[in-house]
Amino acid sequence: MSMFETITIPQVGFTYSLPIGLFINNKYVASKDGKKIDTVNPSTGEKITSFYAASEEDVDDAVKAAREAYENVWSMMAAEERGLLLYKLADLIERDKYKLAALETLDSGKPYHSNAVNDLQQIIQLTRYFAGSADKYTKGETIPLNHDKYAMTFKVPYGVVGQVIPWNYPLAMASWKIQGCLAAGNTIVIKPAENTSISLLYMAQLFVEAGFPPGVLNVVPGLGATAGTALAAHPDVNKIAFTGSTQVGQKIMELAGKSNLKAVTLECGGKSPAVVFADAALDNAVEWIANGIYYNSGQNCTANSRVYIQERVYDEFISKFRVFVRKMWTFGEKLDPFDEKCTVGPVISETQYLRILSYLEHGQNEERLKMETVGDFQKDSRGYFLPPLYFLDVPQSSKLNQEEIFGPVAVFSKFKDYEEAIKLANDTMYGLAAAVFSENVRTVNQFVRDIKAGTVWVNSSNDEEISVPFGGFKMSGIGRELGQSGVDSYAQLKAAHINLSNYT
Ligand SMILES: NC(=O)C1=CN([C@@H]2O[C@H](COP(=O)(O)OP(=O)(O)OC[C@H]3O[C@@H](n4cnc5c(N)ncnc54)[C@H](O)[C@@H]3O)[C@@H](O)[C@H]2O)C=CC1
Ligand code: BAL
Repeated sequence: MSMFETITIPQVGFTYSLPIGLFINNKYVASKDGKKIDTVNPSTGEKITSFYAASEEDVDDAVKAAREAYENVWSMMAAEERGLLLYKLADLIERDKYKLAALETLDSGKPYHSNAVNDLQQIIQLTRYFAGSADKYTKGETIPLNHDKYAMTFKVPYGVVGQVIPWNYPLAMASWKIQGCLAAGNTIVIKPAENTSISLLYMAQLFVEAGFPPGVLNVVPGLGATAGTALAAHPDVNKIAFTGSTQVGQKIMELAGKSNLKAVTLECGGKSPAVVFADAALDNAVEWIANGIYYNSGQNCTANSRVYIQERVYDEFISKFRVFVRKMWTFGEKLDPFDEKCTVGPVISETQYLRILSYLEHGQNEERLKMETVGDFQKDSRGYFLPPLYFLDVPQSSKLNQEEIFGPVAVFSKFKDYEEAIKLANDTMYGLAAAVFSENVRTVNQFVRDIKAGTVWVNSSNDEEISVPFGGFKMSGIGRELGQSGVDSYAQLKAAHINLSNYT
């Protein structure tokens, strides 16, 4: 039974021997019950291939492999050596950058030239960043207690870490978690999303080539309710990290608590505001905000999906926005995310496509809101293409201003003054990110202080930096990724009390 299937992507001329098995102990294996999942090309609706789906028993095998590797190999290795393996991995990802990016486009629909290649660039950069942290993050403190007694603190790995990944940035979200976690000295069992598993299965081979010992990284593709639940509930997993919907984040936390009180990092949903004051550089605001909602077809947890514009520049902003979006945000000429001109690819799946359409119908028919599109709906295509869209003059109470749509849909509303703007901006259950546009230093300074969000961009939006911590307030999550936090999140503090005196 072969664990590889040959596939070709004619648009880029790449042929792959694509692994379709679970990746455990550096080998691809079939699932115990033989069940498979089909994966579909979102730009055509056609099946690409099917891969084995992990059962609870398979997840248990993977956890055993990770435990064995942690106790006997990985935790014995010098931090510098772990760093060197990550540097090697970065070189291999760089070598295969275009092949990995093309696989990502095929399976997720993200535009190859304007998006997937960027994801790979970020992954290479963060792999080197975390490689460099491996032998630095461990530094602790010495705390003198009296002349013959002191204490020391150490940062130590958790042990075996479970990770559950979404489909909007399949390799990037996996890499945000894997690389920092390995640098911190843990071993991993990771579950990619069921609709975008093949790029991570393919990339797993690079870990073998780089020299990572068996069991250090294990990949268990499968359904959330089966493999994801098994991982979150596993009694021998010491930490679980998750990116995805708030609803599933809540379930993960419950399972973690009920099983073994494993540590939890959650990166969940968002409904991030962008606030445009009348004194903003409007052309810049328009460009950043369009990018912040239409990049990756709006499938970003930090997408600036709520846009509040000060009333005296509202009409001017909207007319500039319309012109700019028409120029920059397009399907291209072929309804193919490999087309060089494509900046708007399909959304991930039929489920998400229908979910977004239901919001559009609700906004227009139930709430009688005005919707505009830039470009046309593609009724003749079997792919899940949606043009850039926006709703005008949306009241704060609208479902469109409160719920995460996760599609290329902006929601525009007006405000009078700073007090109203900050009240509206903070008025959701989420607190992932926010953007503010103003030329007044006092306004932006006040906004940075008042906004309840883990990230705030001033005169920009959605411009992530891998050296800056990322994570949410309120129901957007718990914990931080990227930056030094991307390693620290995977370490716990140990304190040793050292008594050098001869008495008790
Ligand atoms: N924060 C983010 O980056 C993301 C947010 N979302 C939000 O979630 C909405 C729905 O998308 P879904 O694909 O349904 O997201 P989801 O939260 O169900 O999926 C994310 C990951 O969680 C896993 N999962 C699902 N149920 C699970 C369970 N019971 N236990 C453990 N793992 C489980 C999935 O298999 C996948 O790997 C989107 O419209 C969007 O609003 C979705 C993906 C990413
Ligand atoms: N831009 C990566 C974070 C996210 O959207 O999930």
